[in-house]
Amino acid sequence: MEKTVKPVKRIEGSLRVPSDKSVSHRSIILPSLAEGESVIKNFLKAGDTLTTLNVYRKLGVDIEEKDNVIYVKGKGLEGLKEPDDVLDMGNSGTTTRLTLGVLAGQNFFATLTGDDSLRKRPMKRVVDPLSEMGAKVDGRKEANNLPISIRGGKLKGISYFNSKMSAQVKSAILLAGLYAETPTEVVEPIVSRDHTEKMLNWMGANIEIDFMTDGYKVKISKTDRLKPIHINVPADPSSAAFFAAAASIVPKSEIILKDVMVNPTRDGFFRKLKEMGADIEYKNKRDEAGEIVADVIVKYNDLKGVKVVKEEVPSMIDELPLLAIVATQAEGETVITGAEELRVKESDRIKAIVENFKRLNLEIEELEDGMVIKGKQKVKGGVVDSYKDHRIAMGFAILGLVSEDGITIKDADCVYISYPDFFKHLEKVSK
Ligand SMILES: O=C(O)C1=C[C@@H](OP(=O)(O)O)[C@@H](O)[C@H](O)C1
Ligand SMILES: C=C(OP(=O)(O)O)C(=O)O
Repeated sequence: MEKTVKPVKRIEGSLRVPSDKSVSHRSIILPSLAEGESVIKNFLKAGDTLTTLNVYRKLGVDIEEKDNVIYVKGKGLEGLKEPDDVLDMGNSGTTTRLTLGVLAGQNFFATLTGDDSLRKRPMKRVVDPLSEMGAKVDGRKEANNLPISIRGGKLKGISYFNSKMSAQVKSAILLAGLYAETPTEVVEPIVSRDHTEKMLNWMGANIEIDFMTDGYKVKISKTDRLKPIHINVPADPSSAAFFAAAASIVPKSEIILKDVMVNPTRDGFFRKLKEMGADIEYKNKRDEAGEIVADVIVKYNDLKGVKVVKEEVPSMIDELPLLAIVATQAEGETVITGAEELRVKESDRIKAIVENFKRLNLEIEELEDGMVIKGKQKVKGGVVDSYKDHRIAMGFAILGLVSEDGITIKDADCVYISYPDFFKHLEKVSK
């Protein structure tokens, strides 16, 4: 499906964007290992999270939906069953890497595959530590690429330095650590999204979280049982970011984004936008089942270029392509560095931004680990490729709002991965 986004006069209104993708994945995976029934309200029904739900059904977990509430009847740490067939991980890196961590602890065999994009993404980052813990893993390209097969079993703990600051790697190791005979430790130079360890803590895992002066450490030890939980998933800051960006670059705009999770490991984009001069406010800040939630109010304001450095990347990793798009409308240059991880997402997101900018005659310099974007550029419009990557499709839709003739996005239906109603919501707030 192709989609064209035309210029608008302003962005105005109020939205509750879909629920958080990271928390939704974890609200199936962790309760599947609990003893008893967990209740999940506001679960995100989108491509990636429905993949997780189907995978855990294939692993023998009874997951039901009634009146928009998901009930996960946990099987206990040892209760999953060997799947009858290859598990399809679709487009989802999170499902794959976290599930490899879970399967490392199971005494059975499973094979995982995925779509064209997922089969290119690096898995050695989890295969290596899980193999060191004792899982038997093999796969394509020396076990770096799906299909990958795994036979779990008796594990020992490891001490792991998470140099890529990847929450998926941290989570995979912590999940395997629930089963290891000796303690497991993950140390990070900068804390990556912390939903897994927070949820494990609420569920009674044997876990210690330590904010050190020069980093962050999580220690997990063998756990006999996890308690079921009740979760109300807040709105996804990564989805809200598109509308915060839109209101920041279209003159006279004002938008209210309701119930957004503003966990400090996730709200880096809002903070960076503020540093650029955006008028952003968190109202009605509250604690909802352990997560900080707020209504985010964004009004149009003049923006200036900024720098993004490595230490800032984890809290805004999925929003960096969008930041590059916003930067075209700011006064002065924006320099993004330390973001080489963008090259191994659903697409090579640095290349996707650079090639699409060239198609639109916009100035950008490609760096190995980032981009340099010229400010105050006039966007005439044209046709871009989403590379079947949801974040790229939605990012260029936002740029279309400030173009002269509109931007047409190829393969725009990929927004289904995280935000099925994206174009409907965009229409609703476009005036
Ligand atoms: O743990 C998670 O839910 C995620 C972690 C991040 O990936 P990495 O762990 O590869 O940085 C992020 O890009 C992805 O969208 C979701
Ligand atoms: C990178 C993403 O997801 P995943 O790694 O789960 O495919 C994303 O949603 O931007």
